[in-house]
Amino acid sequence: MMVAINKRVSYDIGCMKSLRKLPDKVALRFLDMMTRYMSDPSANGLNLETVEGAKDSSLKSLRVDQGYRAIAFEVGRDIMFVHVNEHDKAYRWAVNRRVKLDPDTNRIRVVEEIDLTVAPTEASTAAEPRLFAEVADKRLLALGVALEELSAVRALASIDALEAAEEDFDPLTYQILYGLAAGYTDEEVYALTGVPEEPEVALEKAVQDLTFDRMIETEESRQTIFIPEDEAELRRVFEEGLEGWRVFLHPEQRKIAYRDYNGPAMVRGGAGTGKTVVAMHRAKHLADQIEQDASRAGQRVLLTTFTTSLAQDIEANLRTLCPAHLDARPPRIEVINLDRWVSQFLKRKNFAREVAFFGEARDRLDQIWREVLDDHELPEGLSEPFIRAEWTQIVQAKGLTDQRAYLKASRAGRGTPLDRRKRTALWDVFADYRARMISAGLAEPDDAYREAIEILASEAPNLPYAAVIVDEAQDMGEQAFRLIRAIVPVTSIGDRNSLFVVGDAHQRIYGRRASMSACGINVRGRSRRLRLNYRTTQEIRAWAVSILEGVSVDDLDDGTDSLRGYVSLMHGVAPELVGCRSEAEELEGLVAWLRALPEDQIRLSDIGVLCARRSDVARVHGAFQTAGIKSVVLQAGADDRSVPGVRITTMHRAKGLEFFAVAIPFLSDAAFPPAGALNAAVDAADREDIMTQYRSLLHVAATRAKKALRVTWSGTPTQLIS
Ligand SMILES: Nc1ncnc2c1ncn2[C@@H]1O[C@H](COP(=O)(O)OP(=O)(O)OP(=O)(O)O)[C@@H](O)[C@H]1O
Repeated sequence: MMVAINKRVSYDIGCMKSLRKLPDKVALRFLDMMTRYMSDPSANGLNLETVEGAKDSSLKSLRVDQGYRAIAFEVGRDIMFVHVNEHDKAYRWAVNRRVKLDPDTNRIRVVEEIDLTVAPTEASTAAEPRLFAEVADKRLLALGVALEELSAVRALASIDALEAAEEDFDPLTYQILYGLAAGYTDEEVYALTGVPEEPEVALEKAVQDLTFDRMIETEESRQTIFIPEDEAELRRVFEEGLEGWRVFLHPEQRKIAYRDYNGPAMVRGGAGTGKTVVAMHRAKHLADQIEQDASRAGQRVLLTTFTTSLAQDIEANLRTLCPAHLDARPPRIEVINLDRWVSQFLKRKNFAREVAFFGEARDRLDQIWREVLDDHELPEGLSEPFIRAEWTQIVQAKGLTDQRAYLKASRAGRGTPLDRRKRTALWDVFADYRARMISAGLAEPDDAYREAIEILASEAPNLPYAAVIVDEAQDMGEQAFRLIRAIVPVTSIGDRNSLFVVGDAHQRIYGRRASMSACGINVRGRSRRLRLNYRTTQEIRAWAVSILEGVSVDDLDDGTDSLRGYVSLMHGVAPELVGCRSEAEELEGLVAWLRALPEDQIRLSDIGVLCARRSDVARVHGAFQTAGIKSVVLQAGADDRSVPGVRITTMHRAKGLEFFAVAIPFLSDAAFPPAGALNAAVDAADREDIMTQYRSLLHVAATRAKKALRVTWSGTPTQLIS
């Protein structure tokens, strides 16, 4: 039958996978047919034919070329491609497959119907152990395994057999089985799959929605089905193999990103759970809304981060997700780290002082501090580092500009108590420092933020921003949150979709902390948590989580967070933990480890060596040069993976990156946390904070590894891992 009218064409994940195994010529020919159909269906009709003997009469075949056929499911206004293969193989594949609407899991599934009268006999006669012998059918079905697949599930002997059969199972069934084989609880399996735990609820809703054209649009179906928006997207995804996070979101991710919120929303989740992915889709969704509404022309979404490198990565990724929003004039999405945004904004407003983010201006501030501290008699028992920390963590962080406010301020979290007399004396020091800083033409970042907030109080309505999306929120301080709120203030028409904040306090590594509600950002009832780690193997994830054991972590607001239900969908080898006799031996071992990694499977640029200090980075670099191993020391800025060489960088810089294999050397008790960091502690509470910060830093470093992690030390290991 020739399909000429404009049908909605979609692609099941199995179709995309099968295409990848075919010669490029065939895949391109298929893409060509599909894009031509999409651009002009009446001129480029699709000739779908019945598949003789297929159990599912809605399965059709399409001639791609002489030797290849595509299999599609056709119903109503929909055509969904499910498989492409050589002629005979395609037909064989199709004969026992069924496309079914599954109200229990709220999705469309492609399952192979196995003849139940044959398979159990085979299973029961086999002597070898069965992987799921202990799991009752009822439990498998409740979790979402398709009934048609039960006998195939029963026949599985080992986890290797399961992995080998991945493509024979419906993707959801595979995920469930994988989770069970990994020992996950039912709750964890539900987190993994996004299947609702309460099937009755799904059922009620589904009964009215039980048509293909509705069911295909559920967040659950969209986890495995790609519905291109336009020809350009179809081309981008197929030509560059860009599916993954751009197309197949976890149902939770899609639910969070593609909806409206009646106020600020927040997304938390452990490392690698796709928070940045969700932030990018959110930006796309909001920019789509702007594009579709002529009255909103000129509006834009600000997507902001703490570090410059993450902003650069996000911009590069958005270029592959929704390039038109970035290229529009003016752009509908702007990506920039918050410090830079503030600098540019203040420059336009002719702010006269230089903002000391780092470098020479910071040195001049240090010099001013030294002069001020020399000129004042300091209250007894308070050290110079303590006074500077008090300035940064209390006065500047909270934006206190007069003595009265400082005398009243809460100092929760600071260990050493200060009575009124001491506070009064300290304020003299602070006031003097501020005066000298101003007359030197300098400002600290917190001053710049405060200045910007003041200007925004009257100017915000003139700015083009319709919404702000914040990534890495755990590293933003109070002034940053106040600024973000000031960019999109609550207006007379409300606070809809204004703010979307993404972060994970387990990964806080810059010592800043703020409660969003204290800064006018109320996310109550609009806070979500992601739990499936897409990046790291289960083994590495578990080790990385163990570093944080016993640490209490906030939820970026006034509550606490946890990593409950945080799971991975990949297995691998356990992290290698290696004690050495000396650092020289550690370096030798590192070189040997690198040389032993399978060169044909791992590119050097996909290996990271992460160190606590810059001096260690230099040492590793030297050792690699001597050994003749090509390496690149990563500084600020994006990591261009087309440049070959093992990446060596600091743990701080590694945030936002990911590698196939990661090595973390120099984790001896004496070296980690570095003595310099601990010596700077002003009291016991501060020391505790520094220890927690280094735990988080190590957690961040470990969670950069996708498949392999090697941790080494010489002598006694750091107490953070023992
Ligand atoms: N739905 C998805 N499908 C495939 N891959 C995904 C999906 N979501 C996320 N990923 C991948 O998982 C990895 C981690 O995602 P992302 O960086 O967004 O996580 P994150 O929570 O921001 O991590 P971190 O907190 O460690 O920075 C990336 O490689 C991303 O492409």
